[in-house]
Amino acid sequence: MSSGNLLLSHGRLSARYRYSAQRVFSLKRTDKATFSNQLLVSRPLSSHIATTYLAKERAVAIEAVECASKVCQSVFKRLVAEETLTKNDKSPVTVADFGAQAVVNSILEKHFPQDPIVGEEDSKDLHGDQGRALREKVVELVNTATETPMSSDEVLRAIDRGQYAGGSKGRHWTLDPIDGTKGFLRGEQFAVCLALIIDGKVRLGVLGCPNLPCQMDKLDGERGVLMVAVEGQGAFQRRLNAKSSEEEETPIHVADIADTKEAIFCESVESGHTSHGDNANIAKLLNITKPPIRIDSQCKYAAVARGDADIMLRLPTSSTYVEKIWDHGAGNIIMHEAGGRVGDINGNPLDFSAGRTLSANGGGVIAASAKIFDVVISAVQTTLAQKSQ
Ligand SMILES: Nc1ncnc2c1ncn2[C@@H]1O[C@H](COP(=O)(O)O)[C@@H](OP(=O)(O)O)[C@H]1O
Ligand SMILES: [Mg+2]
Ligand SMILES: [Mg+2]
Ligand SMILES: [Mg+2]
Repeated sequence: MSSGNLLLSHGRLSARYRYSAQRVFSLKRTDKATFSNQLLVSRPLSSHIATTYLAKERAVAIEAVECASKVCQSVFKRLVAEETLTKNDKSPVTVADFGAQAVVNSILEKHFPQDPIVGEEDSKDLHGDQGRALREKVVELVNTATETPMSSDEVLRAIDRGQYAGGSKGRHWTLDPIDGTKGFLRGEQFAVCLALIIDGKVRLGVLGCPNLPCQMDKLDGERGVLMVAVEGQGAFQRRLNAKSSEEEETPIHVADIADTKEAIFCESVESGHTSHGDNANIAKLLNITKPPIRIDSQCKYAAVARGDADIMLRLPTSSTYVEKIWDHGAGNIIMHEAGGRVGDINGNPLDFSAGRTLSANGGGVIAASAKIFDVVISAVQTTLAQKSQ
């Protein structure tokens, strides 16, 4: 497989995107002011937990996401990296999807038995004789990760706790056990995404990003990042699966740019999930000269939230696709708490109160630092208006 480096220089900032032999995304951006600011304040998790709003939910969500991330990584090591796959075989990601959803849902059930869950997956493909082979693999996988062994029925039931319809009243979780399934199979970026919605608003989000570099100035250093945000408490990054329970958290913030011509934008790797052409036209209107960085999954939100990139563009590829709440819940609050804004193509905030999808929104998702968000939305509107002429 080919590898290459792309080195970009643009005055105040420099960004370097390196595609290793495995084509795993990593990047470096030197922005002394922003980065040293990020490193200044860090505090142990335990001091954060004691008194704050949603403290228990935060700790449980981190535990669940870390556990599911381990499940996904073990599947990747056993099934994908061992090259036992035929080219279009999607079964490892399927096993990991179901396994991770069962693990997260059973941890949530243990601590918050009353809370319903809107999860991406359901167990219908795992039933009966037809589903036996897959079911057995999933049950085996789940039992490598849980303290108390789970029967086949318990695993199926745990997966199906994710069937809640969502809505505007009360509280529920939303889970994407693997977001960026295509990235997962390529050994690139994917994320385990969990968010808590109360009365239609996301209040807590956790993103487990096993392949994301921990530090943007250490390209070949450690990978595996967990991002967490609670409403009103800021957004933080910590190492994923850290050994110590006293893991230090570092506050994250969007980059402080005033002019979009300095911006780096990011978009999905998959042209079916975002219109690369529309995104490029928007970038032109914003005088952006750097090529986009392409990343799978909600790791895009993570990259913008910690200042590795400035704008996330997800322009619809079809008028019929409706975005799902589990694809944006965790990323949405992490961006907000990091000083960013998120909206649809009209700039309206994402509405998580409409059920399992973002059907109350106008399509697409745009995220950027609050300072430049309105300018980005104007460029989106201009591009879409030109297209419809
Ligand atoms: N036509 C479409 N437009 C936008 N998103 C789509 C899409 N078809 C599938 N998706 C979603 O895009 C997600 C991945 O986004 P990205 O390309 O940014 O990594 C998928 O999540 P899963 O991988 O969890 O299924 C899937 O839900
Ligand atoms: Mg997804
Ligand atoms: Mg998924
Ligand atoms: Mg999917």
